[in-house]
Amino acid sequence: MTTPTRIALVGCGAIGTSVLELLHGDPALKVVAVVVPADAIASARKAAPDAQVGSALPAAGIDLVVETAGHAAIEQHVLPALARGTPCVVASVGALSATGFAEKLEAAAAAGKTQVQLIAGAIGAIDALAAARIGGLDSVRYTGRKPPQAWKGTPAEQGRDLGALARETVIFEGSAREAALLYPKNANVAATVSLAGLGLDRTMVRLIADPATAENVHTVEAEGAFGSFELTMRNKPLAANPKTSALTVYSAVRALRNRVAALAI
Ligand SMILES: NC(=O)C1=CN([C@@H]2O[C@H](COP(=O)(O)OP(=O)(O)OC[C@H]3O[C@@H](n4cnc5c(N)ncnc54)[C@H](OP(=O)(O)O)[C@@H]3O)[C@@H](O)[C@H]2O)C=CC1
Ligand SMILES: O=C([O-])CC(=O)C(=O)O
Repeated sequence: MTTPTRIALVGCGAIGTSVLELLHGDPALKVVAVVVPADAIASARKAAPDAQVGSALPAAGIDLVVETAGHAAIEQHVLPALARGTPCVVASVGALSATGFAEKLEAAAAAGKTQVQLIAGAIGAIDALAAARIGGLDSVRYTGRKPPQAWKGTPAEQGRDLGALARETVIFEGSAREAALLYPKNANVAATVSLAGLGLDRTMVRLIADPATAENVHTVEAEGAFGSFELTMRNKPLAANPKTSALTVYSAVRALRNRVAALAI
């Protein structure tokens, strides 16, 4: 019997809990540790009764770190893990929008002779976009449309009552860098699209609160030497967090399975 890859899961909220459920009983991937803020340890123990639960990564016995926690967790847990030589899979891609942070992540991975993998998350066609970049891209536009409740607790609330919106409202227009910094829990996709394509400053982003939709709708329009494409994803949100699409969970699990599969797709 092969030994399973020992995973430390950082963050045990809507995505983390679902990842735990999907990996339960997997012979090749075992979550042996869960890292959460101190006040969330008791609930994480219930979600992962067989794992070591704490607010720091174990010093040894981890083959792979998976982040499903939020931007701050990358600085706190992912950077040191990379520097120690542990590969990391990251969901909070928007963290790379902070000036110099992508370089910091790369430097930590290089120092540890390992790799940090950014998941595609709630968006598709990242493979096509990253391939198209090699031939040269002329423009990439991303539009994120979510129900008003998904924008609660964000700058979208400034000067408007989200609950009273009668029609679709553009709450942000600007670069992917600004979007990811202003909406850290809602614009990771903007950062992912830009990192795969034209970069954080040249990728144009529109974010929309739309009372007529119950889905998280992501649209990418790209043009370049390859030709062009338009992609629209109509994602179902997770019941535990309306900001987050269920596809993000499946994308994380796919990334993990591909790391151990003999044939990866
Ligand atoms: N790439 C993509 O397409 C997407 C990426 N995301 C990213 O994934 C993140 C998680 O999403 P989701 O699960 O829905 O969010 P939740 O808020 O449901 O869960 C986040 C969990 O992480 C915990 N947490 C927060 N900070 C830390 C930390 N420093 N160390 C360890 N744990 C921490 C939280 O604990 P507590 O509640 O106690 O604070 C909470 O349990 C989002 O913040 C976003 O950055 C989300 C959607 C799409
Ligand atoms: O899950 C989604 O639909 C997208 C999301 O929150 C993000 O980009 O941060």
